[in-house]
Amino acid sequence: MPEKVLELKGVNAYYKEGKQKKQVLEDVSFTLYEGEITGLVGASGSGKSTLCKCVLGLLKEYDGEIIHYTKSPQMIFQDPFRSLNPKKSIGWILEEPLKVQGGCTKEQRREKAEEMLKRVHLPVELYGRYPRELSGGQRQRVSIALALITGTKFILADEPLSALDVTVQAQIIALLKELQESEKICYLFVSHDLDVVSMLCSRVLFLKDRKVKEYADL
Ligand SMILES: Nc1ncnc2c1ncn2[C@@H]1O[C@H](COP(=O)(O)OP(=O)(O)OP(=O)(O)O)[C@@H](O)[C@H]1O
Repeated sequence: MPEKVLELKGVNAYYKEGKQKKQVLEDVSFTLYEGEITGLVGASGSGKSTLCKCVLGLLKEYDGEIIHYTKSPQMIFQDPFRSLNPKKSIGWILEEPLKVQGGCTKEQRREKAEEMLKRVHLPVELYGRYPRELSGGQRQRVSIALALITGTKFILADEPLSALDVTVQAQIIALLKELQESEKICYLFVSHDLDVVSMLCSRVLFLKDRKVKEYADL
């Protein structure tokens, strides 16, 4: 049986509207496991971002239980150009979380950054380059390397393919699947695109009317 990564039990989430509370999620329960890609779909305004904010600990107005069995997730965003600091080199960007975490020498940080570039199939020469010098697909590979560099096994991906053209999308899908299999990474993959979700995910959480319905074995 695969290890649990995240469990939600009976989660209700709210936003304050003046003196009132507006409920956005109602009795949401599900479990994510290592090495599994789960889609999170639903119409605009159905509560996908709210659910992600709860999981990331950014929204405190909820009740129910959210249990993390591993380190909290790292995010990959829709637009890697905006999520990567344009003033810093790729090497600097990749090493930053290691600096914050501590415990690595300068040489070890560089070695890890270069190893991560190789793991996402980027040439190590990109170490000294800047985000603007990379293609959209290369930038998204850097975002994936950045998410994984501190050893997290849980990635929350918010529409990570929608800014890419179809060929590049297919390459990133192949990379995400490869990492899922080789490193048992667990993804919660937020998307509007049901084709992409059915290609990538084994399970889907469908948000509607504040509730989650789960569809297994796509
Ligand atoms: N900060 C906030 N204060 C009050 N209401 C909010 C806030 N953020 C979101 N909402 C409301 O909560 C509901 C869910 O919004 P949410 O952003 O989670 O939906 P979503 O599924 O992520 O939408 P989209 O696909 O458009 O990003 C919507 O009705 C939205 O208007």
